[in-house]
Amino acid sequence: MSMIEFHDVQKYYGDFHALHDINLTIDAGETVVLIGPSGSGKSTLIRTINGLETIQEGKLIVNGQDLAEKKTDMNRIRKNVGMVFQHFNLYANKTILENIMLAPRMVLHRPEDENKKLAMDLLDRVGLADQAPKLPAQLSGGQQQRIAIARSLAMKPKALLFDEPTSALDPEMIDDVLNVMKDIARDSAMTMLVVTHEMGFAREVANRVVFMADGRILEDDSKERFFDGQPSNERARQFLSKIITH
Ligand SMILES: Nc1ncnc2c1ncn2[C@@H]1O[C@H](COP(=O)(O)OP(=O)(O)OP(=O)(O)O)[C@@H](O)[C@H]1O
Repeated sequence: MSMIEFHDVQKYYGDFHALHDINLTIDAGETVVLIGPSGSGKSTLIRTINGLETIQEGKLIVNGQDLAEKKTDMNRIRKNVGMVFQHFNLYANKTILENIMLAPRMVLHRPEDENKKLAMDLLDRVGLADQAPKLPAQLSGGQQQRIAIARSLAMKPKALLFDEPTSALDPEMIDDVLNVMKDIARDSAMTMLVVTHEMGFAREVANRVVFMADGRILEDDSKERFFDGQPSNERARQFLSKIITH
């Protein structure tokens, strides 16, 4: 069953054609890594999936709903499709526990005791149960990102989108975040689309690697073909050799 389907999608920022002829299907339970040079449209693509950016042409179907339809309920999409950003976006004046409990309480009306138990279980899962009463600023960037992931999971989404989740972190914190993401990727019920330059993550848990340049998808391969064979696209090959040697 597919979770996300792009059919001939075009996206413009004014006159600028940011996404060209995007065709991409991500099945439920798949982990797909999206790579490409700066400015290639990775963020734009991922942000169209939960409606943070609109598309101008083509069809985009998420969890069975056509995003172009007027009656499509974006809140329902966002309940099912969580997003983790580069800069965490935690509520600065709320405790870690409150950050995780807030959306399930407001949006899902989850009963308070059940909500707290799930939040504590998720804090435990990301290795930060002892941080529950603190404020975000008291945590390191890597810890804050693990909280942001726990917060997304608290909505029990079907899919999670990650937009360069480790690129704002100090190097020594990256592995802790990637380990949490790998743990989620191994859960076969979760669909993940991850924009990242972390090829170790891709090698370990991705099903597919998609390469973009200039707003187009130039390569869409199984992990095995991408890493062990050679991408057939010349620009994808060049890009891969650069990120792997650096
Ligand atoms: N709100 C906007 N208005 C106009 N142009 C935009 C807007 N957002 C992005 N762009 C342009 O669209 C193109 C794709 O940007 P996008 O952020 O999607 O690329 P990216 O591959 O995610 O890059 P990076 O790896 O640097 O984050 C870029 O040329 C960018 O300047």
